[in-house]
Amino acid sequence: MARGHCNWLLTPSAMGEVDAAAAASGIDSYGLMEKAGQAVAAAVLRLFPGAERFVVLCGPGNNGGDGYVAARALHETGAPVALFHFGDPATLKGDAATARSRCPIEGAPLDTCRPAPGDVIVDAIFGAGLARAVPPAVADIVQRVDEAGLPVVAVDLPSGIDGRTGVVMGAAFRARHTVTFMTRKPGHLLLPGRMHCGSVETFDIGIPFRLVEAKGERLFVNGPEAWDAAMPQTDAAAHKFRRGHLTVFSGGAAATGAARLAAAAGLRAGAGVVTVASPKEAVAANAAHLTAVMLKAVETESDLADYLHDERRSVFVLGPGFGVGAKARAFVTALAAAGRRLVLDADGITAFAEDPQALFSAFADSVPRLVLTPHEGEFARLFPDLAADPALSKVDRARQAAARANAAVIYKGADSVIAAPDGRALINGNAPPSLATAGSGDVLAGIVGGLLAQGVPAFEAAAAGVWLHGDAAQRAGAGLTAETLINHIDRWH
Ligand SMILES: NC(=O)C1=CN([C@@H]2O[C@H](COP(=O)(O)OP(=O)(O)OC[C@H]3O[C@@H](n4cnc5c(N)ncnc54)[C@H](OP(=O)(O)O)[C@@H]3O)[C@@H](O)[C@H]2O)[C@@H](O)CC1
Ligand SMILES: [K+]
Repeated sequence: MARGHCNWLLTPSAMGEVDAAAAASGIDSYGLMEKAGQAVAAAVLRLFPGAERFVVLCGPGNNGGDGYVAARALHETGAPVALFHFGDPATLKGDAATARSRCPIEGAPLDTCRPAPGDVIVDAIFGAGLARAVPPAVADIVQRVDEAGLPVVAVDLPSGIDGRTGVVMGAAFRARHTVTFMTRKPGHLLLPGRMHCGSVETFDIGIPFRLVEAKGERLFVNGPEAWDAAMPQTDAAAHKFRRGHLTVFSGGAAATGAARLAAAAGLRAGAGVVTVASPKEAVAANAAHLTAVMLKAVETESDLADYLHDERRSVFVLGPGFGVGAKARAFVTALAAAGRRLVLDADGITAFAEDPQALFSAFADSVPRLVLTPHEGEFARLFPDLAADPALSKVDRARQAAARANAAVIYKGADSVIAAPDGRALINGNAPPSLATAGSGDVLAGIVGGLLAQGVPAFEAAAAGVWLHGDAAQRAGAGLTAETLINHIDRWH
């Protein structure tokens, strides 16, 4: 992974360890708080130069400490500042107590705060240390600020958002802008947290990067840094079979469109040859619509065995429109036994709902050669215990699923998480809402298959596939359909 902070993600507890390591290495911790608070004040002034009053809400920990620094910095510019505290400020400790002692503004209890038009709210109640649902006094001010429609700038995280999971703990501010420090946290990207953050600014308060790196959790924002090195290189002379052969299984005569979308996407993503393998009854329907994509009748297990005699047929997509049942299970088992690489999507995933272990066992033996692409409902069918465990974040779930299945897992959603069996994980952030359209998942499965066909390892193919899918959607614009989406898929090199 590339150096630099911008794609790193740390959970709040890891950030706390970084903080402690910085202090242990001799860095003045109050100096860090001072920089954090100053950065917040600068952002507030930049974004809201016309504010009539800045209302700074300070909590009982270091997030509140940042708030006292910001309040002082705003006050020093001559701006009107009001300060309200949650809890007894006399009990503040350490750096937060220092920050308060240097702040000339007399605060008042939070429940006396009456937001008014023209106010800009600086939310420094809870950040990384939020440990449970917010108390009623905080839920109450969240509601009043929301009702008044006032802009909020959040310090580190909007109070009420769990930085590890992105979950709303009872109630949470909806910020216009969030200033966080050193790295973003998973809660800035995972839903619903992302919806509460507004724009997110990551400010470097001066902790050396080696300390961040030392506490890194192999969790990043999905982007080219994570997979660029594994992508196929352009080679104008490459024979088409050297760019790999992707096969997409079609459903029956009434369900052929999904496979064709996946096949077309695989071709756009750079596979050298793409074949739709179709039941006999659907050959005519497929033939009527395919040009660059080849077509082959593969109906029975024996047909599949014949088809697999050609070793170049190495990568498969099974699921889109395929139907749920014994045939899906038998085909998957045969592909696994033949050492093939597989993107298992949609119906292909649901086919194993009764016996997920059969799927996991079939691919347990080797370097990961299975990519699973479940959305929320499909994930719960394969991993019901993980889906039901409220203590797990979406990242935790995807990681544990990947390890159990020995697969790269794309846990889909507006905040797709991609995980590898070895614990690497990425949160995707480039998917526009327009991607939630019919056939979009088929296109993703095809892109990933197209990358696998070119020899990209499972995790990198999954991650690059998700990113290229989002990138294509951005270029396709708001009115995209699955077909126009395909036309915007770019080969990476
Ligand atoms: N990382 C860095 O490098 C730097 C980090 N900095 C800043 O530090 C922040 C983290 O500070 P933090 O650890 O003190 O946690 P914070 O969010 O202030 O909350 C803890 C307090 O809230 C309380 N509390 C929690 N939940 C509650 C609830 N539901 N209801 C009621 N109370 C609740 C909790 O009480 P307790 O759970 O102990 O009873 C405790 O008193 C971080 O977000 C960033 O802004 C910067 O200064 C620069 C350097
Ligand atoms: K906050």
